[in-house]
Amino acid sequence: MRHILVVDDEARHCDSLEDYLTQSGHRVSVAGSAERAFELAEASPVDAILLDVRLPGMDGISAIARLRQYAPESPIIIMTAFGTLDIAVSAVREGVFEYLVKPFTLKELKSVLGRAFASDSLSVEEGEPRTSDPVADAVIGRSPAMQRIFNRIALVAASDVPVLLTGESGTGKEVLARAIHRNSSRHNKRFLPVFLAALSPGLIESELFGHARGAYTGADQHRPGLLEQAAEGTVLLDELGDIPLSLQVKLLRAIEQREVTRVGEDQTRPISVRFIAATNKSLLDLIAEGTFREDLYYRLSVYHIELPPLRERREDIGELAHYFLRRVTTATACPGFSPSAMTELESRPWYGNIRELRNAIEHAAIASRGAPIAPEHLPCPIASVSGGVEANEWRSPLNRWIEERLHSIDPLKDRARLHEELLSEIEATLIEMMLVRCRQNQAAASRMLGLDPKTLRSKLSQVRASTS
Ligand SMILES: Nc1ncnc2c1ncn2[C@@H]1O[C@H](COP(=O)(O)OP(=O)(O)OP(=O)(O)O)[C@@H](O)[C@H]1O
Repeated sequence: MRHILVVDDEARHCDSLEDYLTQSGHRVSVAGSAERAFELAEASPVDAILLDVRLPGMDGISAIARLRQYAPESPIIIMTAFGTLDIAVSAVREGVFEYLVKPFTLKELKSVLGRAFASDSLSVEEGEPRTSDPVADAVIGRSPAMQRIFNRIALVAASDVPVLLTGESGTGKEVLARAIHRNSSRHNKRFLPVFLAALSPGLIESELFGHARGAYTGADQHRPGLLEQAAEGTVLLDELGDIPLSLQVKLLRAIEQREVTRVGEDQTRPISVRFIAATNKSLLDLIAEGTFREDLYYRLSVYHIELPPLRERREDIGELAHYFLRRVTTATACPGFSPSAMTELESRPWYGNIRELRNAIEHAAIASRGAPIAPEHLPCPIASVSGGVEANEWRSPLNRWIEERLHSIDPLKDRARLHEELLSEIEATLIEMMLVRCRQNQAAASRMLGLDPKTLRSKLSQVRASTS
């Protein structure tokens, strides 16, 4: 049994946490404010603290330092509805163990506590990313998906680990790379984005690694490459999928050995940069095609963050739209959006993601001439570039599902059943949706599904048993 202190001013939330934790065999103390939490933590040692950020009086983040005085070894788990990158950063700076985004499921809580207590009186079922660093100007994202990404960025920023950012064009990979840099120990050094796709294939080696005088025609003086020029800063290798195969070994060496050899020289030179790579291509596909090295992929994907397309985080559209509109209008002249324009914004597919949204708002602000933005002020949506929307839409959430599951599995301890798990998740959705379409008529649904009615009934009872 552990003593868990829950600090939250929402009585209903506290009640359900208390019920659950008590049923799991723990002793629970509840405080509605930071001040009350200090009294409880002083009165009796606590083993873990679940701490809300928004509290009456002192806020959760400010309370951490004092709670630490009473419970220096106890894991503190932050719970918040609208975590910003700043909160994630502060939480990690204060040594917070983990960061739970409200609303979270009891399963997630169980998993976090399982990790916090290391031993498994609560047994670990699912892995959640840890929290860590950044501060940002405006990295907007209230959606649960972005909240999880903030946590992951916060966690990795402080370290020197390479980060791989993937996601469709315009999803914010560069914005996040800058946020990682801003919140790293290298923040007062350079952030150097290198657009690999824009460098001419003949010059890319010399651009990245530098050259000696006379290394090739036109190289009339010694020149350090971008990796040396970044001097203790962060290099963003943008469009990593476009780096020629012939340079990939050299890049791998630069990352692993932290040294470069200029073109036309034998001597190695030390570098001290943090690498972040970004791409909207599937590196796994490129590996399969033989145009990307597997070893480089594994080196760079130690910490992989996949950004979901905007159409999978529609909760962020409203805030982003207001943010972009405020940027192009003055606070007093900001016309806002008509309800129908906002509905339109929230329902578009946004194949160009946040970049397309920003452009659309800038266009609409001019077209509306100071009046509230209406649907007719918006430009036409851009078409999907792939022409294979359906395949793409499957791919990206599936990739994330796989990443998240892999994250949570300990290959030495757990018996993974990813194939079975995925199929049962998909099957449950398919069956539920078909029943809705067929107005719960099982005979009709079994015909549509091509399943024997008896098989459907048995699958249905399995689905219902697993979700109850
Ligand atoms: N979370 C965010 N909050 C506010 N603005 C954002 C956010 N994400 C992206 N943007 C804005 O959207 C635009 C595109 O972002 P960014 O250039 O980072 O995308 P990208 O994924 O790197 O695109 P590409 O793959 O085409 O290089 C930029 O104007 C950026 O400022």
